[in-house]
Amino acid sequence: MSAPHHYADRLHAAVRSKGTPALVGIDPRLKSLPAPVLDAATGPTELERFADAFERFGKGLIDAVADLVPAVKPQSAFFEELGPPGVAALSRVIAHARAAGLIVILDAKRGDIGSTAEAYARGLLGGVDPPRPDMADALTVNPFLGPDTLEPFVNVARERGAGLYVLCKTSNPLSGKYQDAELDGVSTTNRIAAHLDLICANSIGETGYGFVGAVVGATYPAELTDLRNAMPCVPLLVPGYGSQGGSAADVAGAFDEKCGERGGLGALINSSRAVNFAFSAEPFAAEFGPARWQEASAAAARAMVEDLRAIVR
Ligand SMILES: O=c1ccn([C@@H]2O[C@H](COP(=O)(O)O)[C@@H](O)[C@H]2O)c(=O)[nH]1
Repeated sequence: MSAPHHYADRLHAAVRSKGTPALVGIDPRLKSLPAPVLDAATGPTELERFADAFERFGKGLIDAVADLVPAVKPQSAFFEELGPPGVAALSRVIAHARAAGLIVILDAKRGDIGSTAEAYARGLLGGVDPPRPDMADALTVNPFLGPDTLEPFVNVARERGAGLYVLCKTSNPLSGKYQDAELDGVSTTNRIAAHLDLICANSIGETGYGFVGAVVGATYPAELTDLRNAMPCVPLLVPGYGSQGGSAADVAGAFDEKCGERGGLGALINSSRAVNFAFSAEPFAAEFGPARWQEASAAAARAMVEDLRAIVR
């Protein structure tokens, strides 16, 4: 069997082909779904009907943005909230995105002691031959349990040609309470960054990046720039743009000059609510509304791509 194609190379081919580092999150919040999606949903129980609505919404969103962006990031929490029908819906949404040629980053923030972490990694990233169509291309990972717990994720990702994004500096307001805490003069964030840089140095693909990335919030632009410089071969996943207040200027430091061409390599910038529910917020609500929610999401994704075009090198 030939070696699986390196995640960062697949990702960067997709970024180059779409000409943008914009990443659309798939966050189906029940209370925010467009009425036509809820009305069309069916199922023998309430949970199954909601799961059907999530699946219709997720697939509809993918269809709306597939030509515009290289990747999508389903948020597992919203699907898991519905129990087994939600998890089954998530599988079908992932398969739909992959069939549409998109890179799929599953935001599930898994982490556990090594032997258990391996089961998470195999279940969500592979280890099955041939790979299932609902397997994500990359997974978010929580490193709180320590460096040894990252190992199984890295091993499975390497086997499968998949990627990882390890939480490093998260976008939430109190992330610094734990992540800025220093031990021997080094913050938790910087300790994680040093470890990821080391892993990446041994796993670089043709585009100059490793397959193990870091999550760094757009809401901390100075740290984002510092972390980009501290981990030059680590691909970044940057949430916090849009609804959380991060701007294009705030994420400019996430890209490096190594590949200096239009499209912006080295980072993906995520937006979820602002694209998902564009039909219900200005400037798109007045033009589209719930009946044309997919057009509203496509317009919001296009606006994001344009916004980022000003800063990607
Ligand atoms: O530090 C982090 C890590 C993950 N997220 C996730 O990204 C999206 C952001 O959604 P928006 O609607 O664009 O705010 C969401 O799924 C979060 O769980 C994050 O925001 N920050």
